[in-house]
Amino acid sequence: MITFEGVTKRYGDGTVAVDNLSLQVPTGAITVFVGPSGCGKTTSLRMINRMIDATSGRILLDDQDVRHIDPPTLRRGIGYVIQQAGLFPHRKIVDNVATVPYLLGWDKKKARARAMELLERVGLDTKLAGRYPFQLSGGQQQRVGVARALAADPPVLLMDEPFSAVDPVVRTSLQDELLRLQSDLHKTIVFVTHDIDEAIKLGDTVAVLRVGGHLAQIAAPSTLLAEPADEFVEGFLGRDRGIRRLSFVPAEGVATRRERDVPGWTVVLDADDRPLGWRANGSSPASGTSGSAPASGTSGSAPASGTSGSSPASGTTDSEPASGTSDSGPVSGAGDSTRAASVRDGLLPFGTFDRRTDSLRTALDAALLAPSGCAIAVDGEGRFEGIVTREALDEALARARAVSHG
Ligand SMILES: Nc1ncnc2c1ncn2[C@@H]1O[C@H](COP(=O)(O)OP(=O)(O)OP(=O)(O)O)[C@@H](O)[C@H]1O
Repeated sequence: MITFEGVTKRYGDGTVAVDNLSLQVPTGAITVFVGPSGCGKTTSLRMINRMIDATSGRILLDDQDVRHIDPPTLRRGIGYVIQQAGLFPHRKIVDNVATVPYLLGWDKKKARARAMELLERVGLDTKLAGRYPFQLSGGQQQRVGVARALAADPPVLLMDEPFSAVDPVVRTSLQDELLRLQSDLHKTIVFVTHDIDEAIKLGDTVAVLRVGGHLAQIAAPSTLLAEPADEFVEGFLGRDRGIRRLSFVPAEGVATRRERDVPGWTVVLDADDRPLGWRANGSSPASGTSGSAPASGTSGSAPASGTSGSSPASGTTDSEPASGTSDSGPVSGAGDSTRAASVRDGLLPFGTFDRRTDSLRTALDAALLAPSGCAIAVDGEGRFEGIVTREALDEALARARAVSHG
C-alpha cells in the first residue's frame, strides 16, 4: 500500500503542483492518476520514488515514510516506465533490460538470462535482443521499457504516460499486454495518463485530479462513471459516460432467441454453426447462397415462422442440411470452399458477443454493427446461440439504468 498523507509540492517559483493530496494506492492493483495537463500527475508520481521531494506531508510505502529511505534503495523496489521508453540508445536491447540487475551486481549471464525471459514475457521476439533501440518500432521500445522496469522484480511499478507516444492500435495492444502481465504479476502499479478511456480500461482504482493538484475523486471506474462526484469529474468523463458505463454491466442477463430470423433478416451460419453474416430476406442471395447452408447442427434452429419463407430467395434453406439445398442455387458442382466464399460475398456484416464473458457495451456494439440492428450471441467457440433483438437490448439497457439509479 502506498499512502499519500496531506502531500503538497510547491516548486521554487511558487507553483503549487500538488496541494494537500491524500489518497491510498492499494497493493497488487493498478491505480491510475488521470486529469488535464498540469494537474500534478507526474509530480505526484515522482514523489513516490523521490525523484521529487514533497514540500510537506508524507508518502508511506507499506508504513515507511519514503523520506526515510535513501533514494537508490527506494528505487530498487520501484520500477519506472516513461513515455518513449527512455532506453539507453547505445546499449543493446538485452543490456537495456538488464540495466538494474547489472546495477544490483548480478553476474552478466544471469542478468542476460533474466532479460531474455522478460522480453518474451512482454511479447517481444528474443531475436530483437541484439538490436539497438533505434532499430525497434515505438511499440516495441515501449515493451522493452516495461521489461526493463520489471527486471529486478520490484513490487511497485510507476508508469508515466507509457503508451501515449504510439498509435492507437499499438496502444491498445500494449494496454492489453499490461493487463495480461498484471494478472500474473500482481504488482502495485501507479499509472499516469491524461486519457480517460485508458484510465477506465486499466485502473482498478482511478484518481481524477484537477489543476492545482487537487483530488477530485478516487473510485473504481464503474463507480466513477455511475456517480461522478461533481461537474468537473462529469465533464472529464465526457458525454459518452453512459456508454462507457455499459462496459461494466455484464451481458449475461440479455434475452436471446434461438431463431435465426428477425423481420427482414436472417443469420447465415457455416457448417460449424458459426455466423457468416446477415442476409436480407427477399434479397436475391449471392450465387449459391443456399448451397452453403450449414451441413450440421443448424437445422435444429428453425427460422421464425413465415419470415424467410415469404421470399423467393427463401432464407429457410439456410437452416436445412446442405443436401437438398443446392438445387436452389446455381453452384451445384462447385467445391465447398467456393460456395462459402460466394455466400460471404452476398452477406452483410454482423457483430457477436458472448453472454458469459462480455459486457452490455459489447452487445450494443454488436447490434450497431449489423444492418438488422440485432446482436448475435455466440458461445466460447464462436458458435451461434441466439439473436438479441433491439427490444431485448432496450430491456437490458433499462435494467442497467434502473440499477444505477436505484
Ligand atoms: N520544475 C518545475 N518548476 C516549476 N513548476 C513546475 C515544475 N515541474 C512542473 N511544474 C508545474 O507543476 C504543475 C504540475 O505539473 P505536472 O508535470 O506534475 O503535471 P501533469 O499533470 O503531469 O501534466 P502533463 O499531463 O501536462 O504532463 C504544472 O503547472 C507545471 O507547470
